[in-house]
Amino acid sequence: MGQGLSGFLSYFGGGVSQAPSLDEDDKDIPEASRRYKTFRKHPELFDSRILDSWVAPELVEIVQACKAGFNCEPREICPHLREEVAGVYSFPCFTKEFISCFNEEIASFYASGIPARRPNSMNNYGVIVNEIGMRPMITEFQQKYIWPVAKVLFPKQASQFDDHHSFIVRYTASEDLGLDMHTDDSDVTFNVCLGHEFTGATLTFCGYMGAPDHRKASHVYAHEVGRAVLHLGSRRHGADDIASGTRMNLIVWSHNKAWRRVHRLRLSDDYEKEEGPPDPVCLSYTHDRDYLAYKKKPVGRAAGRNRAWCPPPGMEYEGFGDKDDDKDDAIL
Ligand SMILES: O=C(O)CCC(=O)C(=O)O
Ligand SMILES: [Fe+2]
Repeated sequence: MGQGLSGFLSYFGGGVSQAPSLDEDDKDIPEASRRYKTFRKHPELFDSRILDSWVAPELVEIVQACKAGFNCEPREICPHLREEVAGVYSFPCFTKEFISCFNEEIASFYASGIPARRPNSMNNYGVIVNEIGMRPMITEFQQKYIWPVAKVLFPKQASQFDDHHSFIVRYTASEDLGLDMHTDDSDVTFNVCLGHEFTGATLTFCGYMGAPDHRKASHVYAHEVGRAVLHLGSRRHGADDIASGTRMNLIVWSHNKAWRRVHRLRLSDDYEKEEGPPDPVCLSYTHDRDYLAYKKKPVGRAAGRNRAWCPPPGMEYEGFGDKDDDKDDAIL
């Protein structure tokens, strides 16, 4: 062992050696961005500026309070910042003006027919917005709005942000329904809902990667249009199936290169034994060795359990029993 988790903690990519770095996925492929230029509807989305009229006044207040030196007690920062559960925070983020501009732009990108790489292997309809030319605008938003807040809430992981991987996800009843449990290849994840109308499609949180309660349920967050949620990338989470309508979210994975160089969890030293059997809602079909001991194979899910690694050998809870991965007809 002794292998860093970077390869397989992310659901992104196919396996250890395929997990992309930001350098690969965003910067070196300007093709979609170059081709999309003539289709742009809102050129201001491709500038390195954030218009005041885009940002919810509540977020401006939160940022001011964070800069004024309040500590990480959300109540002391500002009433607009809500602690959903320890380590998961939400706040009003974008105005209707931004949302309608952004959504029109994404619709225009889809209509252009320009091929886009998908943000991850489990998402067939998202778009990496950095690749279509929005990186400068997102960088500005990250530095001016996400970072000051994240730095107060997650001082170590957000001591600096020097890169980001930014993308949209989209779910509808006839396309992708949701997203399997996973952790993000980010230090801090920002996730804002940009519409449209939908029911279901909540976001379920479990514990931190490698902690004894990694696969214990901790919170169900109901997305609201315009509201953002902020959490560490190492927090296990998954998007519950949408029941009706369409949900689209913009997600920014912020990276702190210095922090991750030193602190990335290593299987051999930092991982702790699980405290007990997982809560079924926290199970990941893609990543968990014992998934089929508790749940049936999800309907319509392509095979793809060859990366199942959790819990790592030696870290299993009492009573753990590996099930045959090929068996689809398990209990529950
Ligand atoms: O759909 C969501 O709200 C979360 C998606 C997500 O966790 C991801 O794309 O990493
Ligand atoms: Fe995620």
